[in-house]
Amino acid sequence: MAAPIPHPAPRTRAAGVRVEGVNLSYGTNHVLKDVNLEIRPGEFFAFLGPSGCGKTTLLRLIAGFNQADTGSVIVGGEDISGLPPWKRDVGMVFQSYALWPHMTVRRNVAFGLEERKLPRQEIEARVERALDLVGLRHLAERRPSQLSGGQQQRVAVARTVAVEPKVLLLDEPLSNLDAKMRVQVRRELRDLQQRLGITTIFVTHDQEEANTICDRIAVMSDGVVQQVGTPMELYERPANLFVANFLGTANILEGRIQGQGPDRIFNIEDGIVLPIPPDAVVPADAKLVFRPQDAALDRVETGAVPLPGTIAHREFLGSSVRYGIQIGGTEIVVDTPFQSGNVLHEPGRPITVSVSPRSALWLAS
Ligand SMILES: Nc1ncnc2c1ncn2[C@@H]1O[C@H](COP(=O)(O)OP(=O)(O)OP(=O)(O)O)[C@@H](O)[C@H]1O
Repeated sequence: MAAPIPHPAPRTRAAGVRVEGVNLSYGTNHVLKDVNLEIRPGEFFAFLGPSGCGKTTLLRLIAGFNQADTGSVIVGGEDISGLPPWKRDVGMVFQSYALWPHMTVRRNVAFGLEERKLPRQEIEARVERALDLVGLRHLAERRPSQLSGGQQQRVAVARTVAVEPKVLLLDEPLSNLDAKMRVQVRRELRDLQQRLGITTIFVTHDQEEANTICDRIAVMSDGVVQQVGTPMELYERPANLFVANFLGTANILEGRIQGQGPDRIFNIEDGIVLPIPPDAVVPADAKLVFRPQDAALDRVETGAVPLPGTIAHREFLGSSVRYGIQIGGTEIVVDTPFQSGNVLHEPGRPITVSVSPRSALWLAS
């Protein structure tokens, strides 16, 4: 159970963040390419993408540690692009936590407030409040080396929220924690963010982390924002192959579009052909994409045309069974729910795969 909070939660001034037309290069390396984003006041927002795609560079740009070649950062309606980090009212928690090793937890949390020359009573009240918020008051006299990774992370968060910034930036804050702690601390972070109502931007390369705690996500690749949406929107309606692949497992079938209007077909290989639903919007170089759980085996989904395949292999996953199925020259995966007593399909067996038009995505390369 969460510890009672004796002090009122800090007054928050949730502000929206707008990134407009940002380009940034390191020498000849064009790292951020025309980035435009609108993050709402009070939103928990993630920058998600593979290593090197520019997430940290974008976060540091909002914090004021990087300068853009073009474009602006606007917080709460104010263009802060020209301000140094300490004048931005934006708090950043670094991946390494960057705690002072020789100071106690209490002094670490107080440090930023002392730098701001706040009155002593105000500092004490804010430190107690921040320590209560992260449940660390009982460890206030310890030094960082006497804390677990998760506790250090909470000190880093307490130190940042104590200055009551308009926006909280978190750079892979869970990456130094073991798998079990990560799950616990990410819930704590979400809970804290909800209580504070503070606009928060979270950088991660871990889709599960982003999906479980964030309201919306910007998926990035190679310095470009590929898509912005809620976790479910991105999973169900990815804008392109990169997003489909990055969020969960996606089956991709290549083929050629032939015919016109209602007679359009998707020719996967000789003899393996699907009609394209008349209302489907299909780019010229489209591939057919579907999730492993969105296909039926040896059963025809409404409005679907079954594809002939052969079971290549099978994995028992407990609550489901994952089949690898060869369709022409492509291997796809299909997940079927497992219940005690189910008869499983054997490798080598011919089988039909049916994808309902509702679940089929036609995505450009
Ligand atoms: N200070 C710098 N000087 C030169 N190049 C840099 C600098 N910082 C980052 N880069 C380069 O910019 C690109 C984006 O780096 P960035 O750290 O923003 O990526 P990232 O998505 O946060 O990756 P990771 O998840 O590995 O931290 C990379 O190619 C990186 O090598």
